[in-house]
Amino acid sequence: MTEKTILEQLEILESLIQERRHANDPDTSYVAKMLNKGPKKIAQKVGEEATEVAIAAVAETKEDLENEAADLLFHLQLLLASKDSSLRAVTTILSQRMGISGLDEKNSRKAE
Ligand SMILES: N=c1c2ncn([C@@H]3O[C@H](COP(=O)(O)OP(=O)(O)OP(=O)(O)O)[C@@H](O)[C@H]3O)c2ncn1[C@@H]1O[C@H](COP(=O)(O)O)[C@@H](O)[C@H]1O
Repeated sequence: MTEKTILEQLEILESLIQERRHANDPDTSYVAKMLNKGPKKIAQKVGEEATEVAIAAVAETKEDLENEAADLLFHLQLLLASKDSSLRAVTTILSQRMGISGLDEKNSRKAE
């Protein structure tokens, strides 16, 4: 089996989340259960997962960090879906930022 690109893997997950949203039972699907709970609960989970990433980065192994980062990315995708958004919207913003130095952008805001 050929390894998927980062984008392919995230797109597969995004499609899966959309399928579960329309067709699955909250008793048998974690995705359906969380989407049923709504953005507030999912946002809380994203906050928790982000904290777990930060803790793993400073106090745990690289493998722990990668696992927590996977949880965070997954829950971020759930949060975007719960707000009728998607990673596509996020990558569009990232591509518009290409070539703009983060420091220049910050300084231009200070000048306003
Ligand atoms: N990638 C994931 C994925 N990553 C993490 N999780 C779940 O996210 C949940 C929350 O993580 P935690 O470590 O916080 O779990 P917890 O200890 O139960 O925490 P609490 O909920 O009790 O606070 C766990 O139940 C994990 O199993 C995921 N659940 C599903 N997916 C993907 O979504 C697909 C559909 O899942 P279902 O909707 O459940 O069929 C799966 O096939 C996977 O591809």
